[in-house]
Amino acid sequence: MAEIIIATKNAGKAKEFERMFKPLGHKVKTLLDFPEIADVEETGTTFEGNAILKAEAVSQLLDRIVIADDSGLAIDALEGRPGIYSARYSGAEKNDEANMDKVLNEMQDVPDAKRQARFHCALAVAIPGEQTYTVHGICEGEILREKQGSYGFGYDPIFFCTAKGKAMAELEPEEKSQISHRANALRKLEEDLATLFSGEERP
Ligand SMILES: O=P(O)(O)OP(=O)(O)OP(=O)(O)OC[C@H]1O[C@@H](n2cnc3c(O)ncnc32)[C@H](O)[C@@H]1O
Ligand SMILES: [Mg+2]
Repeated sequence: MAEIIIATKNAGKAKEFERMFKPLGHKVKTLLDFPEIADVEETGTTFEGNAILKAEAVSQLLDRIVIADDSGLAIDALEGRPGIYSARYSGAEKNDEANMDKVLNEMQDVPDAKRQARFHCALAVAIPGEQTYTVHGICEGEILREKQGSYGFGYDPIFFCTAKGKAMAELEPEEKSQISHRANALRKLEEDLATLFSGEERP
């Protein structure tokens, strides 16, 4: 079973990656397993740019293939916000509840017909000595008027997932892992994974 390193400190993402990589025969390690690695500053202007920054920084430190995820919620009525600032929308402390409250507040007067939004996920693959590349996945939906459900993380309770007809936080982890922006991005990497990690088998 190959071991894949994902450059994230987000426990919600970490769990989702573990679940998605398991059937592909890969074990996941994240930065939660490497507490000595400092936060990488997300100074990029796009999801791709930030994913590349995170993947390359950690790949250089560990001299290993590293995948990073930069993701977020883009709301049409808010001109794409919170976008790349999703994690810190309400302040530096990355508080999911406060972030959702801020969005609900800003969306209070937006009519039902204009509440479209989508989650984005950019995955960057940094390979020592090779050019880093990215894939992108999205998941379409609408912003609810109140929080619903308790699964998932981040903005899941206020996001109505069009594909499933439910709040993202009402989906069992297994269901979210089939239709999420993260799953849609990962699907584009699947073919590469077998080749990428064939030389990295661990006992
Ligand atoms: O940078 P890392 O260490 O990976 O962790 P982070 O939480 O800072 O991650 P991002 O910079 O990519 O910001 C992503 C934010 O977007 C939101 N988000 C991303 N994917 C989500 C999902 O599947 N469900 C709900 N919210 C999500 C959530 O608020 C995340 O904190
Ligand atoms: Mg981040």
